[in-house]
Amino acid sequence: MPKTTGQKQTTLRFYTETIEVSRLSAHAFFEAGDEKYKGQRFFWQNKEKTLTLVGLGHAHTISNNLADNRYADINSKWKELCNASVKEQVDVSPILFGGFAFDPKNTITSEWDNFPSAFFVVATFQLVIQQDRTFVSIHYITNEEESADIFERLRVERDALIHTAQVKELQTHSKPALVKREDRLKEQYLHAVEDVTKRIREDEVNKVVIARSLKLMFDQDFSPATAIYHAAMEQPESYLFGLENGDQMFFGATPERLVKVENSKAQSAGLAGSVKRGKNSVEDKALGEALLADPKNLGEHKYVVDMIRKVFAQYCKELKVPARPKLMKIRDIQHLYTPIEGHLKKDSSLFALVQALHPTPALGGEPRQEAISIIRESEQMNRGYYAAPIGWINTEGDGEFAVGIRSALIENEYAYLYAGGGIVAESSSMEEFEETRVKFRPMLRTLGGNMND
Ligand SMILES: C=C(O[C@@H]1C=C(C(=O)O)C=C[C@H]1O)C(=O)O
Ligand SMILES: [Mg+2]
Repeated sequence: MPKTTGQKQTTLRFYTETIEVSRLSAHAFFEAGDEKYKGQRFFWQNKEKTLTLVGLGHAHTISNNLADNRYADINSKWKELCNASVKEQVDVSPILFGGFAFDPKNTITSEWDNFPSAFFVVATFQLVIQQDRTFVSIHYITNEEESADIFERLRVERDALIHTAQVKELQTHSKPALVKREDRLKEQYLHAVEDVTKRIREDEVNKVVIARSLKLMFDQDFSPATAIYHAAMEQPESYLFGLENGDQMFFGATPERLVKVENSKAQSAGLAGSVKRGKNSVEDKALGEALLADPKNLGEHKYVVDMIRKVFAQYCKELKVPARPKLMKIRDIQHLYTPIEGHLKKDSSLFALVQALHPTPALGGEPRQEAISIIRESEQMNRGYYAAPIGWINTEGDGEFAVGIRSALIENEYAYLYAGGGIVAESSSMEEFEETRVKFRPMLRTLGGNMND
């Protein structure tokens, strides 16, 4: 894409080079970036563990603070960058990784102030582990003439990072000790749930998801590599993600897919309705069966499936939507789950689906706009990237976004955790509070928070 800056005629160019390496721990590769790339890394692993991505350094960032046009803006800038690609033999597609704020119109000052409404990066060094093969790519994006020197320097650095990762592979990760825990705006939360329940009973809206937050303080800085490592150990059945932004990292172990696109096949899922796991298999089964038949939880779930079905009907053909939900059982909790799939229509795309789907009534509510306004006014906090799309897209337009729940923002010796639940007419504030306690567990266990509460 030719561009004019000042008097100088410059052209954006996107150079890539990929090598295959024998085997490398993704966690160790992330940690190898501690010295030089802290604050500029990402981590992703899908639920099935068939794809792992790590990015070190920013070859390029694409971000915006738009409220209305943020998805299309990222999409068009990514396409522009893809068009600037100087293709040699591209065996691994460059990846754009990032996320969106839950509600760009929320203006409450918070721990999220440095996160733009949309924030995406192309890594300088990109690790991809797929089908038991491990690739490391160098990305070099410039307006200047290609510099063989710079590329050679990047190769030397890549080899050093790989070496450091091999050395670090068996390193243990001890956690700092928790020294303080604060339930933020707890009264506000309980009041919001009661108020929203009343408004739903009065037919103002059908469903609204209300969330709350915890703040933890540790005796030392919590290292991002340690946090991701422990999340992986504690939550093997979930997506794992981490997105650094300076001194902060948003990370989590979420079970919820927003949307995946692969060769025009689009997949989403309704995930809403929750109960804890049982203490033994008999109790666990009984809880699961009760959940499958519980009108309150089936109601929460149905709003989500109906909305995703509607979006898919618009953007896809050949829809597959099961008639009733199944159970998704993860370590601390069981959910009602309905997978939904379709075939993308010609003019639709991953970002178009992300935009149309976010937030589903699993995180926002029904109707959407009313629910978002109620969330903004009654939670009185800023969700930041919690409950919002986080994921990746490649140069072919394939990619996947998860919903950033069961998540935390860590910043030096602090961690901010978030959890919420779908409020419907049958909700009670104490039961919803309990549900959020269960949903905090994955991150509390990962970070070493007090589990007795
Ligand atoms: C909002 C959260 O979870 C969502 C709400 C659920 C519910 O209310 O039953 C279940 C799964 C998620 O879609 C969260 O984990 O913070
Ligand atoms: Mg619920």
